[in-house]
Amino acid sequence: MIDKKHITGIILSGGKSSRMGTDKGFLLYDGKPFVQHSIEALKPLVSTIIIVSNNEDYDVFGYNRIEDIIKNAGPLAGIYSGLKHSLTDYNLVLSCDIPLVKTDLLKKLIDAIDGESEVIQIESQGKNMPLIALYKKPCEAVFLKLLNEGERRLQFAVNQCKVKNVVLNNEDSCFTKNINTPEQLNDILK
Ligand SMILES: Nc1nc2c(ncn2[C@@H]2O[C@H](COP(=O)(O)OP(=O)(O)OP(=O)(O)O)[C@@H](O)[C@H]2O)c(=O)[nH]1
Repeated sequence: MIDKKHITGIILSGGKSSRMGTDKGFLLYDGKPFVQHSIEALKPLVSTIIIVSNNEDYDVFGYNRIEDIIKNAGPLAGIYSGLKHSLTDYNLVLSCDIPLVKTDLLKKLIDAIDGESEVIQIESQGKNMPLIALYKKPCEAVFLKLLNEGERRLQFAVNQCKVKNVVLNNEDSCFTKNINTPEQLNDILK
């Protein structure tokens, strides 16, 4: 497996959280803020963690927080900002709203590195998950060009790169659960 000193963890904690009504990264699951679950899943695999958010409350976690270079442009712009600040060729990108995520799942992305793919994303129950994915640094230039053209769709941008999917079995799919609404939060707290 590639050495962790060559991998940066990038956590996206921006956006509006309009469906949840409150910043998702600070919601509690298993006694810890959601964003802490993303941090802990990444920690064993990366040399540094960057949190991309304009909310300075995230400074409490003690990691390098950077602001979006292009504001209010969604996760594609968040990833672009993270990649621009990254000093490594490989970058593990996670959203802050997947509190069941585990290190072993992310290891599968690293194991899939092949020297050719520019993006390696999880596919869970037939769904691409570009917010649980590994991005190579040169995607930064591709994404900036698209953002400057007004593009906002993350999956569209990913598809402009050489992309490979890591397909999860049904057992592992539960770890990718994305929590966007109060109902989805209640489901995992039951
Ligand atoms: N840095 C950054 N992260 C973002 C931005 N928009 C969304 N995200 C993050 O991307 C992930 C997926 O976000 P979404 O659920 O699609 O959007 P959201 O704005 O958080 O929530 P909704 O308003 O309910 O769609 C989450 O981790 C968000 O924190 C953004 O503009 N900048």
